[in-house]
Amino acid sequence: MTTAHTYTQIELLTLHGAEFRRVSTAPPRPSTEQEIPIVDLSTIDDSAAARQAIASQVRAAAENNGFFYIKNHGISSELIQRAHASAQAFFEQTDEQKNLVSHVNSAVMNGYHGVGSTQINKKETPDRKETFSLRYNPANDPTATDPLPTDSSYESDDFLWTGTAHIPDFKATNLEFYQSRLALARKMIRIFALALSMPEDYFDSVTTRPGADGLFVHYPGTPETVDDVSIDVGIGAHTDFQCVTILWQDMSGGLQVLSASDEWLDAKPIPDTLVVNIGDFLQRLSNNRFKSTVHRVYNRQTTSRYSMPFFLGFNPDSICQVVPSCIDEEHPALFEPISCGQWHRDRLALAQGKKIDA
Ligand SMILES: O=C(O)CCC(=O)C(=O)O
Ligand SMILES: [Fe+2]
Repeated sequence: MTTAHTYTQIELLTLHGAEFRRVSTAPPRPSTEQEIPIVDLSTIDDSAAARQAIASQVRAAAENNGFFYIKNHGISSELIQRAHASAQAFFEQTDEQKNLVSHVNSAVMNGYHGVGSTQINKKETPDRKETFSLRYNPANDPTATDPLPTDSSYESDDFLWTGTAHIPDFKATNLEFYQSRLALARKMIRIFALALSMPEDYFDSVTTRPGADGLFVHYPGTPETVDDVSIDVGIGAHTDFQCVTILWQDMSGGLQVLSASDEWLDAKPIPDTLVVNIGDFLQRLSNNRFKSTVHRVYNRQTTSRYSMPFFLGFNPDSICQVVPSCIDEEHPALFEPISCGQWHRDRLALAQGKKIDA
């Protein structure tokens, strides 16, 4: 039996104006293992051949729905539990306490954003979530080996730690978790280089001082009295800006992914896995071969949902261009070289409703 699909459209913000995507009106359905596969990273530190085998699975996922799970990723469940507990302890505070680390103290959006203060999709409701963000700071990256660019000025994140000093181990746990995710993200970008048929160190020089953001996110529960139609989005339909996102989600569910066949799929929580997806910048560098996939979150339960995304971009001062292996006579480069930092700043400003001079 075939089911007749009906479709609607969603509107997305891009630096070149609004973009429309066709979407099935069917409710989200569970994804199959082919649609959002699980990639086992247990051999990632072994031989080059083992990494090539991982890369070929990543390539298939990246060219299909742009989302996959990773297991045996090397971040201990004990550390993840401590980070989750830290996030909970932070969000359970009063608004006054949370605003001790308000993002208004920061020029680079470090710190706390309250519920409804962002609206990633301007055609949907404000996002019913609150976040704590930690941006890249060389002081938190002891493994970096290259000298800092002389003209770089990074904002201190001291205010984040003084404003949370009363939460036991908040700073130590946050930094330990950030560093372990940064290390994993650097390993994953090497896998992506292989998946693009390039040497595995191809992106190493542009990930020495990367735009790397570690977030804690809390989606408050939805009151039982709210009907399904008027429910606010947790985070509206969007694509991620940077290269690779690595996400931990709790067992609540609610993350939905727009498939290559224009249907909403549930990216259901799978214990001991992280979710990986591709952002717009990597799609651009891959000449649209790898998919930066639209996704959104609804928290339809009465209790809280927590997630912890990590966004990896390239060094802000690097100029990146379409990867040579993605260009041939039939596929000329679709995009000009661009500064990663400028790209990220423009996309963030656009999401905040500011006007961009293209
Ligand atoms: O909370 C989640 O599961 C996803 C969050 C997300 O898509 C984002 O912060 O970009
Ligand atoms: Fe996202």
